[in-house]
Amino acid sequence: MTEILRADTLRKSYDGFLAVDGVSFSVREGELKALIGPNGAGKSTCFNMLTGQLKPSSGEVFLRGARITGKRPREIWRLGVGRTFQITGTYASMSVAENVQMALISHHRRLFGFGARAWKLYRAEALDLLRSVALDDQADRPCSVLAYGDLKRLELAIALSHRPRLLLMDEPTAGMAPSARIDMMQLVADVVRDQGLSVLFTEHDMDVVFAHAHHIMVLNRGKLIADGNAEAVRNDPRVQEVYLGGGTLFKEARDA
Ligand SMILES: Nc1ncnc2c1ncn2[C@@H]1O[C@H](COP(=O)(O)OP(=O)(O)OP(=O)(O)O)[C@@H](O)[C@H]1O
Repeated sequence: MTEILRADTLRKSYDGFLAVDGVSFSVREGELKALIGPNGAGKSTCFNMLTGQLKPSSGEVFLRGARITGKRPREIWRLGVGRTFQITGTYASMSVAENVQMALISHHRRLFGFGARAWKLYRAEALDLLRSVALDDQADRPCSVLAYGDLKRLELAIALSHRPRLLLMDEPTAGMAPSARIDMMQLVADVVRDQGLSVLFTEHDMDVVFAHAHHIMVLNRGKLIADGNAEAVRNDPRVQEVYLGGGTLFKEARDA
């Protein structure tokens, strides 16, 4: 598989405190990869350096071989790197389809007025995207009445409307019931398979991670201590030591 993203010896220091300490890894095309680690391990700092929200203290980021270190978030987004956040950001007063249409209009950079015509734009494309996240049956409902899990699906559809080649997902299942979490991640895995994009995600629910990630990276105190498949990571003594206090984390984990 071809490499889409490469981080090379990334470091980030906050007033002398090294939050990310020489981290190198790559994400391949069509890969669903998890970045896990205890609170404060440096996951968000890493993500923020990949998407341009934070400038690395040193190190480089490459997208399809081209250096993107220090580029602005919007430039990196335009190059095909999308992101979803823990807190969903949708327009409550608009319908589900209109939310996706807004994103499509922004993606295609169309100027529009808030007349009736605007909502005809990209309706079919929006419905296709909603179908890909199994939300097309709710297309005309206002966002304000959606269940939380459906809002997360909508957020995924909105992120996909920008046609990312790499999507960074910040705890995609946060706030969901355990059964809904597995379903949500299955959906992400289906999208990765069907659309051939790459997803790098952070997640605290180890069942979700071990059930779906093709590869898993473990950060601890700013250092990458493991990067491999589920079995290799689960059996890694350094990983087990990090998660010792919460030993049940791995109890129900299973191979992807
Ligand atoms: N703006 C900042 N200024 C100073 N220290 C920071 C800043 N942002 C993060 N840190 C520190 O850097 C370390 C890594 O934080 P980061 O948020 O990247 O970890 P994380 O793995 O994403 O944690 P969590 O799982 O809790 O979200 C932590 O010790 C945190 O307190």
